[in-house]
Amino acid sequence: MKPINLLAIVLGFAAIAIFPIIVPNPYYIHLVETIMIYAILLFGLDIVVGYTGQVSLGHAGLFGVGAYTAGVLFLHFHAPIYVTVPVAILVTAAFGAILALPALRVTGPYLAMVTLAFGTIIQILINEMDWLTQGPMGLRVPKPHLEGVAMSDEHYYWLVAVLMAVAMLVVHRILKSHLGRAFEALRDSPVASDCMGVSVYKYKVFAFVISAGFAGLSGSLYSYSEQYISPNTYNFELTILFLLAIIMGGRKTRLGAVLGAAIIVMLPKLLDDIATFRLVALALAAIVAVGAIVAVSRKIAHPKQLAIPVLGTIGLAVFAYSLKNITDWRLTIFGLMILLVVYYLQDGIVGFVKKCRDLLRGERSMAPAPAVDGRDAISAAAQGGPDQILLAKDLLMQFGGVKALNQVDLTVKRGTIHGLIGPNGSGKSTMMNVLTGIYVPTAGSIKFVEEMIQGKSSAHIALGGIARTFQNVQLFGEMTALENVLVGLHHTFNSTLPEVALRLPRAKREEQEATARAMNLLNFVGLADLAMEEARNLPYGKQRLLEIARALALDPRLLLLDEPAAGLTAPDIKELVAIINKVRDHGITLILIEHHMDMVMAICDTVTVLDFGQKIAEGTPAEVQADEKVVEAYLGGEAA
Ligand SMILES: Nc1ncnc2c1ncn2[C@@H]1O[C@H](COP(=O)(O)OP(=O)(O)OP(=O)(O)O)[C@@H](O)[C@H]1O
Repeated sequence: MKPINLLAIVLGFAAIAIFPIIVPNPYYIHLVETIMIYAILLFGLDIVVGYTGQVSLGHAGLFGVGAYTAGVLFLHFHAPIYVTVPVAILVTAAFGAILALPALRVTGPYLAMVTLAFGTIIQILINEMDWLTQGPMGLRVPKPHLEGVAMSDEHYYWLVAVLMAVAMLVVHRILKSHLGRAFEALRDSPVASDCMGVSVYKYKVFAFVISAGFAGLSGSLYSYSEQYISPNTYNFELTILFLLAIIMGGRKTRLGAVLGAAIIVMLPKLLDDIATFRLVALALAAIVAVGAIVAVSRKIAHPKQLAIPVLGTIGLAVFAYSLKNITDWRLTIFGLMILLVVYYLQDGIVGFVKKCRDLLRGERSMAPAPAVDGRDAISAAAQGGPDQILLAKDLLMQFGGVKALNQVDLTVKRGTIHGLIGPNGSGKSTMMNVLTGIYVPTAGSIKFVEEMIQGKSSAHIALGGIARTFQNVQLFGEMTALENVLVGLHHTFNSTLPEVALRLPRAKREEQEATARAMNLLNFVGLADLAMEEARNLPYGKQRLLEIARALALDPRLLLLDEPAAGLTAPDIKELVAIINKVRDHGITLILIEHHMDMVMAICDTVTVLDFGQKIAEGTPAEVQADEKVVEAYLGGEAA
């Protein structure tokens, strides 16, 4: 972490710590306490929304489960806080698992729908189960007792502040670890994640369960903070407010979560009083106007782009001063402000401020890349095994009436480069997808080394030693080049969640070793200088090389390259050929799909030709080139 960021965090927490002393008003102490409690929930919700890209509409329900677990344990057993809070975390995480396990099996909006139903059911259950929860009457939870004495408001505030700091640190460590990278990768490209051995399903569920645990912690602290809980607090509106807090504060930032929490707690209160609202509206209009003038004068933005936010905020300020009474307008104004943020600050307030800072500095702040230690990036794991490393027999892949693969046999010899060519639509990519478990073949068998892999999951096949690149590059765009390769190295991590949260020696060591290895892999493909650049910002040719480095991180025995030279310039192709030869020299077997015939003929040992899903020829490049069927089906077609 940069010293300036660390200093800001220390100062922030110092300000939080002395707040009750400077402002000894119980109302404001409670307000800041609520912001901190919501922030804990938002740290967790951001893992699901910001990192894995899922939408949960059930976090108010989970918050309620946490609050009621603490409340019920106190009501029925007089359990102390050091029992109620951990139990609330575990119970809420268990609810999260029950929700996520079936809902995340399928893709699409199912999680949103299931969590929406869950939120409603939880409210009904709390209402109906009077024997446990005292139903609509709600229940009282006094401030926790420590050694027989009830905590004062200030002491409880400090306890919440400490727990928020711990929650922030734990979430930060999780997200900067191999677990966080897995969460982010599966959002950017689920198919590539699975093919890197990172099971999308497993990590989506894991993210949701962790997030539920934080909702449990937050809910249990809320029950002591409010000292009275009732079912109607945990409603759909609260869920929407939580989501808005993430969007307004900014995805993928802890500061954004705190800011988001502050907005959803403070904004409704600011809108209660017309004088405060006028002040806020005026300040907002002034900030936006000054910002727009700076942006236009520095040619960062076009006046047209800024017209609506500037006129909108000025309009809001004029409206504020023309209003006599704010009560009837509160919700409308709240809604308008949200719309403005959602439309114009898509990365949230923190994302927007960061962007402005980078633009004003004229460059993006990039951390320095770790050193390349020059050790061989490719492990010896690829060497050895049977002579015929891959044996596919009678492969049939049918899509409705289309037979994309029709009784195809494919034998690949260890240590060779095996070309797979054919006209467009002949079934080459389908073959790749079948070999990597993306498609389950309709019939036929695939033996890889000693294992039959047909029907196995992509993650299983990847971990078994088959890595691949994609015809349409499938990088994790928002992650750096280094992080992309680290996702490929996910299989080298064994540290568990507690080890990551506590930064125990194994977690630290694995991270250091993987980072050094990833840098060597980047160096292997000539990308060490671009290690800290986001993958989406790399030139196309470099993106293809990065995909190869990421695939090599899996320590594959067999590497499948799907049109690696597509869209590359002549010098890039030369570089690519050199890298492919280097990979083969390390004992890794390759299957290469390519339309660049010169390249195929120059580097392949064996070539298989497909046409309309059938194998029409196989042999050395020279044999295949001389084959009449090939000339007719493919080379002839191209010549014509
Ligand atoms: N998921 C799918 N659903 C339906 N049809 C598919 C699917 N995937 C591939 N096909 C069909 O299977 C046939 C083979 O396609 P495939 O993409 O494997 O060809 P290809 O040789 O890789 O072509 P190209 O060189 O253009 O990438 C095509 O007719 C294609 O339309």
